Amino acid sequence: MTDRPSVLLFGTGAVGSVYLYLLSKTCDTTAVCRSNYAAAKANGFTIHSPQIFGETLHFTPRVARTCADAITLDDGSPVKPFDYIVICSKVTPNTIPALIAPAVTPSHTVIVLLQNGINIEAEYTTAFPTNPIVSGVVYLPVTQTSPGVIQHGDIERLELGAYPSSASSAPTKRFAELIRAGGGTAEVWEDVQFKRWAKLLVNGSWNPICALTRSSDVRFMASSDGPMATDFVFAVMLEIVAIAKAHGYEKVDEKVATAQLERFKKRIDTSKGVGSEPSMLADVREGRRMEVEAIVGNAVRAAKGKGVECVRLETIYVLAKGLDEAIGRALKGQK
Ligand SMILES: NC(=O)C1=CN([C@@H]2O[C@H](COP(=O)(O)OP(=O)(O)OC[C@H]3O[C@@H](n4cnc5c(N)ncnc54)[C@H](OP(=O)(O)O)[C@@H]3O)[C@@H](O)[C@H]2O)C=CC1
Ligand SMILES: CC(C)(CO)C(=O)C(=O)O
Repeated sequence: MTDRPSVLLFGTGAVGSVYLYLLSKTCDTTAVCRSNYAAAKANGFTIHSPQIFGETLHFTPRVARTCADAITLDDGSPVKPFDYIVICSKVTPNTIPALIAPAVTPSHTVIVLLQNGINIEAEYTTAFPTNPIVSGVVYLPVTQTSPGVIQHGDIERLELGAYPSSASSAPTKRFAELIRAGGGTAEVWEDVQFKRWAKLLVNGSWNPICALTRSSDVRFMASSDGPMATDFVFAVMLEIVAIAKAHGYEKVDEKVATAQLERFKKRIDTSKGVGSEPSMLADVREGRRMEVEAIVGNAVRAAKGKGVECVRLETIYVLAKGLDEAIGRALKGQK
């Protein structure tokens, strides 16, 4: 046993591997893995981050199949209570609290959500009313190219805040320090939901559009004669602006949407036409379920709750939901 903070990472895929790598510099780390369990157990993780952290980075956390397995050492003795459980799986509503419960110590373990989407936190406060919840907004284009091997692109930014925003910010600040000590950036915000809406401008538009069209961002922009495809993405972003405003996030405005779109337009010049593939496109290509509800469905429901019209986003939701259901059937061997 050591005095280093102990961190359990649930969902050690593309995003999770990078954050666990940063945390491994100062913390005792355990990775909960599913399809990449054997590879991670045998070889640890390798991260290729030529533009940000370095070319070939290798680390070997303790590896477990489930949170229930993670609370016991190989000799059968119990681990010390986890100080942090960091959740980096895809958002699958109403499933994860039960899976992490064996590793959560009431009033102690800080639960950190590093996931996309909006309105994803409430189920954790319901399941763990005495545990601090930290909500995180992740800018980190990453893909797991083979089990335990992660390719990272051109940006790394983490925006953190307590959930609800009225809760103490002390656990968030301590977690941010650990990320910074590992070489990452971590900003602490009084109301991180503003940042979640700003990020949703990207994920609510690009992720399903790229997934539905099987196209990278740059390839989608190039797919129409003239700017029609890019203009469509921006129109979806503006619908999300209207929803955010209706919920009191006035600062999520057209200027923020323009800045988010510009980052993608810049890739037209720098990516040699290939572009970047959002995580939802990676899911479709691999035949995995998509985060339709957390990213698109919750936004549409937030619009309906305030009577905001969002015809494009609603269309995208219905189509992406249909595709996700088809993926679900295919996984069960059905048509
Ligand atoms: N990839 C990206 O560029 C970015 C992603 N995000 C967000 O970050 C979050 C994580 O995305 P990403 O890293 O791409 O996703 P990945 O699919 O790469 O990783 C998620 C991991 O969670 C594992 N997992 C899921 N359920 C379980 C379970 N029950 N037990 C154990 N392991 C489990 C998956 O295992 P298995 O392989 O078996 O499915 C997988 O290894 C999402 O919310 C995403 O939207 C945010 C910014 C950028
Ligand atoms: C668009 C991107 C890469 C931004 O970090 C992302 O959030 C995702 O792929 O889900």
